[in-house]
Amino acid sequence: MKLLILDRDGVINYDSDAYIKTLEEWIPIPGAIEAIARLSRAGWTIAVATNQSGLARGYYDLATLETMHARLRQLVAEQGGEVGLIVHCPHGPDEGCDCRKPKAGMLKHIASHYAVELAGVWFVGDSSGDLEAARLVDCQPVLVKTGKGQRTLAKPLPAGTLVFDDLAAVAAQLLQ
Ligand SMILES: O=P(O)(O)OC[C@@H](O)[C@H]1O[C@@H](OP(=O)(O)O)[C@@H](O)[C@@H](O)[C@@H]1O
Ligand SMILES: [Mg+2]
Ligand SMILES: [Zn+2]
Repeated sequence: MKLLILDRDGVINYDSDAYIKTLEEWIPIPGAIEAIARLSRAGWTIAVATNQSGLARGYYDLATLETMHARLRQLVAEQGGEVGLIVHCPHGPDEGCDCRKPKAGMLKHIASHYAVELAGVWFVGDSSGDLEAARLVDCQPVLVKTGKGQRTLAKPLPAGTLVFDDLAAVAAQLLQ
């Protein structure tokens, strides 16, 4: 199974230090929707693992989050593709959950959903926590320079991290 796991904010859509709190603030990064659709049409299963502590912080509710994910699914479907499982961590940083990145609970959830091993599966993120979560479960850590990627690049990266300009470049590499 060709499985690709994506972080959301800063990879699929623009991120904000003020969080993405409304559907109007959820704006796809140029090329990201097309990249997901191209990969999907080529037989890749695209899953998403996203921290959403804004829920615990009360910045937005689950219904609003779901409208963003419905929009993502709609935009990809309009290009003949499909988005697979989207997993989010609703907890705050102090709740000690097992799903918040840099922990790997969401990646494990995705693996069990599809009954696949995670070793070598590319996990594409923009933050250090994404890369750390990948390493914990032997995924291939992949950093994009969008979102917080440039800040992340300024710090030491986990060994073997692959770096791309954006999700479109990741897709181009995988579809070579
Ligand atoms: O990149 P993903 O995982 O899809 O989502 C990140 C968001 O949940 C938010 O995560 C927050 O981190 P804290 O949760 O406050 O540490 C901040 O980095 C926000 O800027 C960001 O929008
Ligand atoms: Mg992110
Ligand atoms: Zn959690």
